Amino acid sequence: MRRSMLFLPGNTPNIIVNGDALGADNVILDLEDAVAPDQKDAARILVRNAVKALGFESVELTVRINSLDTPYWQADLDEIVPLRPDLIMPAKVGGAEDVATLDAYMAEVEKKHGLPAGTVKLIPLIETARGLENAYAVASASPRVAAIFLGAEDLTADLRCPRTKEGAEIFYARSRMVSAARAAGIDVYDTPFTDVNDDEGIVKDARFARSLGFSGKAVISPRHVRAVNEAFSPTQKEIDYAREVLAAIRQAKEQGRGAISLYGKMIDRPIVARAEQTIAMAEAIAGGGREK
Ligand SMILES: CC(C)(COP(=O)(O)OP(=O)(O)OC[C@H]1O[C@@H](n2cnc3c(N)ncnc32)[C@H](O)[C@@H]1OP(=O)(O)O)[C@@H](O)C(=O)NCCC(=O)NCCSC(=O)C[C@@](O)(CC(=O)O)C(=O)O
Ligand SMILES: [Mg+2]
Repeated sequence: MRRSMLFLPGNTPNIIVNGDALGADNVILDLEDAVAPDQKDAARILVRNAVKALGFESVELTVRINSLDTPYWQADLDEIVPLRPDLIMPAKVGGAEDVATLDAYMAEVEKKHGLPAGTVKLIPLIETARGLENAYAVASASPRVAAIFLGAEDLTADLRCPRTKEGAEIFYARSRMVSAARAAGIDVYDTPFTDVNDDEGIVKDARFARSLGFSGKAVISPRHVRAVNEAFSPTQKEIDYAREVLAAIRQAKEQGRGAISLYGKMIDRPIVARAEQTIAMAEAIAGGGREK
């Protein structure tokens, strides 16, 4: 269950210390763009010590590392992979060859620390025009890739277009990311909504992202966590309807039928699959469970 992913800037001890108590399903300790260049080493040491001291047991833990075109990414992996975060989020991934470079380096660090190859999973951040064009290649480049993630601030800068709340400029990118991830059989996460004071805007943006098929969404403020969790949780109405679909199709199967109608709407295999996903999500939320 990874509805919301809360960014915690890696060089802010006061923010990191409460990070796992703010209701997000996943926290992202950031060593990249939230950290100024002259703070990279300090942030890496702080994040390493924070993960060792705090453990972050009650949430899923992601660490965002600097991109391959910086001098920092190997030091980031050397310090962080041995701590076994659930996910490493490499910034500005451009293609399958970037995933191969990261995969090989991570396997070396894992071996050095007696960890099986592939222990720490990847969630590549796609936030450049080249990365977007290669989205499926990135998503399917290695079993280590657990999901992909859209970064619209960098992407729109690269596309040379304005970033707007309505998001028309990233409609193609969002759709491309969802289809690439689902074709690769993995999850996909939406870019954060960046106006911390717009309580209506976050609800609208999160609901729209879910309607496109995203698995969840990043947030840059604890004030956005509840809205994103709610947007990515099935409503009671959806749960009740899913239960009716499953009951109706069970009855139809006993009568040897595959397609039926419920309240006049056709019900067949894909609708049943969606109902099963709804129930599974509702049970995961009720259980408070998280894949570790
Ligand atoms: C935006 C702002 C400065 C506003 O601060 P403000 O202080 O004005 O906010 P307030 O609402 O007044 O804070 C109320 C209380 O919450 C506390 N509080 C604030 N933020 C908190 C937080 N994140 N976690 C826990 N606690 C928090 C705060 O300390 C205060 O606590 P207290 O004083 O005790 O009341 C702040 O939120 C912030 O820094 N956010 C994280 C920014 C970040 O990580 N950016 C990088 C990731 S995106 C990116 O890189 C783009 C991307 O890569 C896409 C992608 O990758 O996704 C791409 O290319 O698209
Ligand atoms: Mg970015």
